[in-house]
Amino acid sequence: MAPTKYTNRTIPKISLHDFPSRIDEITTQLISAAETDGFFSLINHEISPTEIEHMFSTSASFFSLPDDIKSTVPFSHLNAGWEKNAQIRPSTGQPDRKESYQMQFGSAMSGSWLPESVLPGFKDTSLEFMRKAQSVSEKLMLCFARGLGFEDDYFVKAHDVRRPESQTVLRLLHYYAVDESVPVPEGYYRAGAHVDWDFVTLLFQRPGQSGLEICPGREASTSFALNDTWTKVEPKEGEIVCNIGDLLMSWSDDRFKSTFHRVKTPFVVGEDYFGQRYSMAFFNQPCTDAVIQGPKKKYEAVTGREFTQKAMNRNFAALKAKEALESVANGAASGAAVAIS
Ligand SMILES: O=C(O)CCC(=O)C(=O)O
Ligand SMILES: [Fe+2]
Repeated sequence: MAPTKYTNRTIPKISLHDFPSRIDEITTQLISAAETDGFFSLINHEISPTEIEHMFSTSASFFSLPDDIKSTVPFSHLNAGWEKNAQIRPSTGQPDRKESYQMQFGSAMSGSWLPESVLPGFKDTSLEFMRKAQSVSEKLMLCFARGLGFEDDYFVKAHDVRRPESQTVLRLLHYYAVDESVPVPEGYYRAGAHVDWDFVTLLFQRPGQSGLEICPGREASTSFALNDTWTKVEPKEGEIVCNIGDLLMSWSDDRFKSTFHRVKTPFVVGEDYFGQRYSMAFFNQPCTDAVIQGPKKKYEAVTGREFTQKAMNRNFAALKAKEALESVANGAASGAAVAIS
């Protein structure tokens, strides 16, 4: 693996305590973080460490099921369901070595929940956790709306998870343990460098299971920030790490920055974390019929469905281009897989 350059960047820590009386102060802090690094962490956000850990153990109970059960709810074109080693990142051209399961609130989940008898309580626990993550997200949406000069409820309405048009996702992630006694195989990535294509992502990490690294988008000088300077983001109990996605970048006429991030493949014995890693990413996606356009109208208006489709297609096109090059070089076609954000 090529050596990575690191620097310590301070990630702003924003407290949501007494939210109603502190909206303007929090808005100022959020806008400043969004305009610079595109990354910040939240504390005092009303999801307790116990609730987060409970969802992590619920996630572990899902991933510990046999593959032939999980494969009954496969990843669908509606961005829901289970995949294993099938998310190819354009930055690496390789599948992330992980499994993930994506859940949504509405109709996109039909056929993508396991029966109650297989995993009792799983659906209810997950939906309850998702509603809590939604409630935290709505606070951020109010502040971002105010910061951009929209009505307070403008983004909340566009991301209404009670509507069947909702596309918001909770992705449970499980990265496998890596054997530290043998060199990591070439091309093995936990999660290759990428930006998310949602509005804002809430990332839940488990203390002790490190690996997340960021490189603020505006500092990236190479296409996937591969030779740039990265910063490790250590998991801290109760903190939610947030990053701006491409959707909010576009909706703010590029004022707010979406940020490259990745999960490091461990290879430095004694320093990196080699154990299995669980994380959860709550992707705030627009309703399919939401109309997306920034206050300065820098970009043409598009619907939530168009934005999502374009983002998925872009990743897929990058993957196909890479595959075409490789198949010319190898004289053989390589296997296809789903490319998602
Ligand atoms: O697992 C992590 O910490 C990051 C996951 C992530 O960035 C993603 O799934 O988009
Ligand atoms: Fe991500």
